[in-house]
Amino acid sequence: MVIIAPSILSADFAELQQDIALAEKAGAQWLHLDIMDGHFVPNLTIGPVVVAAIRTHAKLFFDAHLMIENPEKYLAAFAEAGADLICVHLETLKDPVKVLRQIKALGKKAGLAVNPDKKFADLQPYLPELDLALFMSVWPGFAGQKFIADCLPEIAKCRAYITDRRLPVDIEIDGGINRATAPAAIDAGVNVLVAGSAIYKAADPSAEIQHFISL
Ligand SMILES: O=C(CO)[C@@H](O)[C@H](O)COP(=O)(O)O
Repeated sequence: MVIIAPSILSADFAELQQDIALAEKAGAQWLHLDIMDGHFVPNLTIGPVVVAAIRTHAKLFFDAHLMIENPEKYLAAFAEAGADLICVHLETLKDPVKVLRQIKALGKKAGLAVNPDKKFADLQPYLPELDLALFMSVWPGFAGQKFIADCLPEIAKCRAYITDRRLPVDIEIDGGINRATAPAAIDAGVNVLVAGSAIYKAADPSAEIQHFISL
């Protein structure tokens, strides 16, 4: 079954509690937290203070996507704030295994994200350390961008690899996911869909969440 992770980047930040409650009530299991530092990506969003504040209002599984440089400095803060999974970008890491093990040592699930120009082979050495592999289908930084399909063959390779070896790793896709693009992502082997503008900019966000859950 597909997991839908609404991305709060497209939510109304003045009504965050309400938009998160909407996702929970519509049946979403995860919430995708877009953490941006203005260095790794050209945008700034939220930090652990906001994550801790929304944690008190939501039971959803918190999927914290750290689009930040030096993520190792902030792992403990996001863990303490209530993230359930902490996903770091391969592009930001000198020693990925060390950082992934630090996340696990904090009692959290560990994810590794790759930008759209990366191949499955770039991520494959780290799969034994991972709970989640995140393939970006846009360049990280902003919601509402056009889906980049180049990641689909890489996702298919990843799905085949983890199925053959029975690795307990989720495959997530993030960027440009909507009613038109989600089926191809699922066909390629994705089981966690992140969607931002397709949900929160829709006339009926709950109906969009329920549509993704039904795929
Ligand atoms: O991390 C990011 C963008 O960097 C995403 O999570 C976007 O927020 C997804 O938004 P849509 O592409 O679905 O509108």
